[in-house]
Amino acid sequence: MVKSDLVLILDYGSQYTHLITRRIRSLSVFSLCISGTSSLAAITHLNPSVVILSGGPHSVHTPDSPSFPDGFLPWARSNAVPVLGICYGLQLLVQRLGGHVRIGDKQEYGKMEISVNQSSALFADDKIGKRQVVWMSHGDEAVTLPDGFHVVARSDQGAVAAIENPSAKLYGLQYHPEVTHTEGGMDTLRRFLFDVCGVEAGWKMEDVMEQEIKVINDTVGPDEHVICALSGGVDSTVAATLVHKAIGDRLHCVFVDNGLLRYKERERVMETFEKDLHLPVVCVDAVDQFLTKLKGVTDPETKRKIIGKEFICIFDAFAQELEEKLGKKPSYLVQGTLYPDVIESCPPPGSGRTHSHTIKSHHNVGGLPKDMKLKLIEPLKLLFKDEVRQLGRILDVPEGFLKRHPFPGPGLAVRVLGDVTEGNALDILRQVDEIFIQSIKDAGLYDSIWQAFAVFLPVRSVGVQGDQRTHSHVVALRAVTSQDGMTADWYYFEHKFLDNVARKICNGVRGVNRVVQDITSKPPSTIEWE
Ligand SMILES: Nc1ncnc2c1ncn2[C@@H]1O[C@H](COP(=O)(O)OP(=O)(O)OP(=O)(O)O)[C@@H](O)[C@H]1O
Ligand SMILES: O=c1[nH]c(=O)c2[nH+]cn([C@@H]3O[C@H](COP(=O)(O)O)[C@@H](O)[C@H]3O)c2[nH]1
Ligand SMILES: NC(=O)CC[C@H](N)C(=O)O
Ligand SMILES: [Mg+2]
Repeated sequence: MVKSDLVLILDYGSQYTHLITRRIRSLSVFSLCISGTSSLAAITHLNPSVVILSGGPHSVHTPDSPSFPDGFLPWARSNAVPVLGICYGLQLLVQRLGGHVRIGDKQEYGKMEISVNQSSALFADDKIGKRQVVWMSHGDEAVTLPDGFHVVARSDQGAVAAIENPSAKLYGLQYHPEVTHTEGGMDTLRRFLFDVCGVEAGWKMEDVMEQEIKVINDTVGPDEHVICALSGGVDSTVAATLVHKAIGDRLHCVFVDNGLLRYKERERVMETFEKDLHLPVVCVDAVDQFLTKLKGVTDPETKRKIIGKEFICIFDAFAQELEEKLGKKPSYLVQGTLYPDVIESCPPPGSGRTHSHTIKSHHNVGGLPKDMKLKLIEPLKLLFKDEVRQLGRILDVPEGFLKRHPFPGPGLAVRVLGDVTEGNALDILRQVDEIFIQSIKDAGLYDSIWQAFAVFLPVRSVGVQGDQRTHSHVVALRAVTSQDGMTADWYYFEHKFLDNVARKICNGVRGVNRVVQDITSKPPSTIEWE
């Protein structure tokens, strides 16, 4: 385990569970999230110093609503492990300890004011004072508390907002301290962790690096060879640099041109790898292979699965080639998979999200074939993007790489809606995207945007160009701000900028006569269109 106390989150499916993890890590304390119905053995094996029960969409009254295992609370008590329940987590604690939770007369969604009791360690010396604005999202309420508990905050509607039983080290917050709209949320979490639980803050990226290098060396051993799927993006570049530091020339990187890359991307990526990173990389031309398999396919999830499978076929073939050269077949594959990829994709056991929905299968997680032979090494699997960028800086990865906007492995296939092989959609999209991105760079906006790209829509509209009637394509521009890709807001360009870009696109790209902008946030949309 990384050098720091572990705060373990038991996840009951709240949309905000990942935020709890992020907030705690930002306090230099290591935090992980596992399924809220994990076995007692799985929980105790991790040896957490603190356990937090997340919120969730369920109601404690319904049969089969998820809960922690029998024996969890006695274990926590006898090991002096503090437990904090948030929202559904509070309701679970109350119900399992013999209190009563009922369907509330009034629901509380969004901003609410609460009055807190500052003699509680959760709110002691709070600068905000007795009245606090918090973010609520619940319909049930605790009405009778279990023995030993008392109320330490109430909402203006009179509902229980915070409870504690200090001698048993049990705490509960009905609101969400992890969301930024809760003004004192971070302070309450900080006091809970450091003052109430006495947690040590010692989780640093340097430790993560050392820890991961050790894990890689232990896994790979002294003479096995390893393949790394390198995309030119932030994640795989940092992953490759880390593994290269651990095992040196036994790492063999492969960059796949799947025909779904952006304008001149192959040339640009290969050149920068050689010039700036000094990593040995082989480029595999698999354009025909991917596009043949994608012909006629329109369903987004099917596209993603096909792409995931083709990637693995190529990595297998590359391993075979290396066997002929080295006399030994690499048995491991490094991928730059991140925590959000795992959270949003088909949830593998232990990843936590067993009580929430699969949004889309990221090609490198849910899209992987079941019978793949290469074993995975994913050193960034527990990190968020900003943490990966931090790790990259420690590893001296050039800033230019670290600042690149994310680009999904399925590439333009999830940005050409419908059949990607139809007409010259891919070519049109490449030209439009290049104009958009170059304009953003020229305007000095690239670093303030999380991700920007163009989308090819499978519709035609009527235009008039050079006095001629055209019946051509519509493209959409999307630019978003985000911290980790889990939630996002659309970026506000000045009208003049948009006007310029639209003009450049229609003048410069044959086959396009209309440009629209995507102004939806995530949720309700996602960042990519498929
Ligand atoms: N064209 C490619 N060639 C080889 N591997 C790829 C390619 N595209 C994606 N991958 C693999 O899939 C993983 C996930 O892709 P993803 O786009 O999430 O990460 P990334 O490209 O490394 O970083 P970023 O999110 O910044 O683009 C990559 O880390 C890499 O291992
Ligand atoms: O490597 C990847 N493989 C994928 O299959 C994939 N799908 C989405 N993304 C990227 O993830 C972030 C969130 O995207 P969505 O809001 O579209 O789910 C955004 O940054 C997306 O670009 C992917 N990255
Ligand atoms: N956000 C939550 O955890 C909600 C818990 C429960 N479903 C309620 O409505 O009260
Ligand atoms: Mg990428």
